[in-house]
Amino acid sequence: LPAVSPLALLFLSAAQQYQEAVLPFREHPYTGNKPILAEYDFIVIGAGSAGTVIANRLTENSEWKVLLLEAGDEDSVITEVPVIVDELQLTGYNWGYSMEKEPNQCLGFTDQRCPWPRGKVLGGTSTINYMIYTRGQRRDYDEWAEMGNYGWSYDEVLPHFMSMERCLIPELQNSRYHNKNGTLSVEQVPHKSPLVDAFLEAGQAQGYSLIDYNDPDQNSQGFSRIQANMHGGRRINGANAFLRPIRKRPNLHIALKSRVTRVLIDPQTMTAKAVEMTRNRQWRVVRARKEVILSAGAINSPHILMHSGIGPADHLAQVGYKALKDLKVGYNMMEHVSSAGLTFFINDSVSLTLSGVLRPQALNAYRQGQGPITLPGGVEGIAYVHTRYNDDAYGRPDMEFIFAGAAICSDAGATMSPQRLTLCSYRKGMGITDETYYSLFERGQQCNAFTIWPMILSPKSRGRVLLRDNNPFHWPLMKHDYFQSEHDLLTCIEGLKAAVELVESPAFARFNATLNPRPVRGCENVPFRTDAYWECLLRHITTTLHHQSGTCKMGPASDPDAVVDPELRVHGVRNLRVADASILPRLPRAHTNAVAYMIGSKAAEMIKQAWPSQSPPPPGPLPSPYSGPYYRWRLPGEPLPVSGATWTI
Ligand SMILES: Cc1cc2nc3c(=O)[nH]c(=O)nc-3n(C[C@H](O)[C@H](O)[C@H](O)COP(=O)(O)OP(=O)(O)OC[C@H]3O[C@@H](n4cnc5c(N)ncnc54)[C@H](O)[C@@H]3O)c2cc1C
Repeated sequence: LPAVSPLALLFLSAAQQYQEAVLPFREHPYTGNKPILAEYDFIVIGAGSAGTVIANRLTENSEWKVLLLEAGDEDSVITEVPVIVDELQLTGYNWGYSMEKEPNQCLGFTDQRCPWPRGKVLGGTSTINYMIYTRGQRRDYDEWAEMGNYGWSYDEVLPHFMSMERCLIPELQNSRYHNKNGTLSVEQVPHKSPLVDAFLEAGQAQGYSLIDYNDPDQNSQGFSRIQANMHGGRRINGANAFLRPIRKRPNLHIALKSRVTRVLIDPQTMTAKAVEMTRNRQWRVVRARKEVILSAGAINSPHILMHSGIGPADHLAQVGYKALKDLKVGYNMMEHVSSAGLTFFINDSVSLTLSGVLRPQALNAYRQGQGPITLPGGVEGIAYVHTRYNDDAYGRPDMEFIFAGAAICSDAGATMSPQRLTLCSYRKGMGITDETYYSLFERGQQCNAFTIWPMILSPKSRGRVLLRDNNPFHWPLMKHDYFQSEHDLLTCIEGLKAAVELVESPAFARFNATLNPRPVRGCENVPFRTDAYWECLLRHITTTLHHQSGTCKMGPASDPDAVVDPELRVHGVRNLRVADASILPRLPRAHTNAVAYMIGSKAAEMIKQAWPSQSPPPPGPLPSPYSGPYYRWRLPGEPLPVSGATWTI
C-alpha cells in the first residue's frame, strides 16, 4: 500500500490539473486565477427554507447534477427543541445581524438596534424560527397575480403548499385544503396550557369563530391554536422535510461551510456562468452548466446580487462597482412589526417558566413528544382580527394576535452562561437592555405570566438593504423605519389596546390576569394606558417577527421596481434566478416560512419547464423521513453513505 500511495497521489494531482485545464473560466475578468472546482447543472445558493425544496425537486431528475451551497454548518438535535427557539439566536446558527439605528424605534435594545436573526445552518431560518405554519389569504396571492405576476394566484400556489404538507392534526384529516402525504409535518403543539383555552374563549365571546386559518373557505378572521412545523413535538425544518428523505440521491451534492461571495456573470452575454465562494479559507469557483439559483434569503440574496454587479447603479458606484444591470435590488424591504411589551401576570403557575421546563417530569415528557418543552418559545395561539384603521377593500384582517403562555420575564431574565443554564432566554435573544428589562421587572423575578404580540398584517412602511462597502464579508446595511407610515403606528397602537381589552374580558378572570403596571424605562412620564403610552412602548420595545422580505421584488418588465420576473429570472440576466422570501412583491397576511417553501417548489416547477428533459422521475415513493432516526444524517458510528448524495460536511 505505501508503494501505491505516491502513485495514487500523482494520479489524483494529474486528474486535478486535467480538470482545471479542461474547465478554464476566462470569460469574466473578476475570476483571476481562482481554480474551477467542478461543474454542475444547477447551483443553488443557500440551504434555507426555499433552497432545500429546490434541491429536492431538481434532483428528482436523475440527469441533473445539483450543488447546494450553504454557509452554515449542519443542524443538530439541539435545534429540534422547540422551547429554546430564542436561545438559538445567541448561537452560531444565527448570522447575528442587527438593523441600523433609527431615531425613534428599538430604543430599549442594545445600541438602539433591533436584532435581525437569520439562520446560518442547514435548513436556514427554518432551523431557528418559531415553526408557526401559516399560508396567508386567498386574496393576498390573487393580488400578486394582478400585479402582473402570472402563475402566482392563490389557485396556482395552493397545490405547492399542499403537495409538501404532511398534516397530522386529527380534525383536519378530511379537509380539502390539507394533505397527509408530504414530508413537511404540520401538527398542533402537543402541549396545551389552560391559558390558550381562555384566549380562544375570549375570542368567541367577542364574536369571533374558531377557525382553521389555512382554510380559505373559512372566515378570514377568527381564533385558533397554532399549526406548527413539528413532528412529535420536535422541529421539522427544511433539512428534515426536504433533504434527509433524499439523502441517497447520487446527483445531489451539499457543501456546508461554503460561503458564496459572488455570482460570476459574463458581461458580454449577460449570462450567469459560475459562483465564487470560500471554503476552508480557500477561494473556489464552481461553474453552472444550466442555472444559478440564489436562495440566500432576503438579506443575503440582495447582498450577493449587488456584489455581483446587479443593483442600483448609483449605489453600486458609491462602493466602487460598475453595475452590469441597474435594478432596484435591496429596496422594498418589508417586515411585520409588533411589541413584546405586554406582560399579563396571573395568580396560577400554569404558564411556562424556567423552573417548570427544567423539572425532570418535563424532560421525561419531552422524550415522549409531550409537555412544555414542545412549546415554540411558549407560543400557543393565533388570532386574526380587525382594528378601526383597517382600510382593506376585501375585508381581510389587519391585525394578528400571537398568544404565548409565557412572557419576557418567564426565565427571570436569565442569560446564557456556562454557570447558569437557561432554556428560554427571551430578553437576551431579543436584545433588550438590562435597564429596560429591570424597569419592568424585579431582579430575579420569575413570573407566572403570559403575553399577546399584536402584529400588523399589512404594513406600508418599507426598508432597504444596502452595501456597506465592496467587501463581500462585511455585513450589509439594513435600514427600516417601522413607523415611517403613520397608518402602521396607529394600527399597532390599536392592536395593543385590543389585546389588553381581550385579556381584561371575563374569560381570563379565573387567572386574575393583570397587566404589568410598571411603565417601561423612557415612558415613565407618559400617562399609563393612553395612546401616547402605547406609542412610547412600541418605540422602546419594538419587536419584529423576522419576516424580512421583498428585497428582490418580483414583477413584470413594466414594473420599474421589479428585480425578477414572474418566473423568478433576474431581469436582463440569463440563467440566474432568485427564489426565496426576497421575491415577495407584497407581504401576504402570513408568517413567511411556508411562503418561502412554496416559492422554492414553484421555482423548481418553472425551472423544469424551462429545461425540458426526458428523464423519468425517481422510481417509487420517497422513503418516509418519519420512521427511524430520520433527523440525523447517520447514526453514531454509521459510516458516510458510499453511494448516494455527497455530503461535504
Ligand atoms: C427568530 C425567527 C422566528 C421566525 N418564526 C417564524 C414562524 O414561526 N413562522 C414562519 O412562517 N416564519 C417565521 N420566521 C421567518 C421565516 O423562517 C423566514 O422568512 C424563512 O425561513 C425565510 O426563508 P428563505 O428561504 O427566504 O431564507 P433562509 O431560510 O434564511 O435561507 C437562506 C440560507 O442561505 C444561506 N446563505 C446566506 N448567505 C449565504 C452565502 N453567502 N453563501 C452560502 N449560503 C448562504 C443561509 O445560511 C441560509 O441557510 C421566523 C424568522 C426568525 C428569524
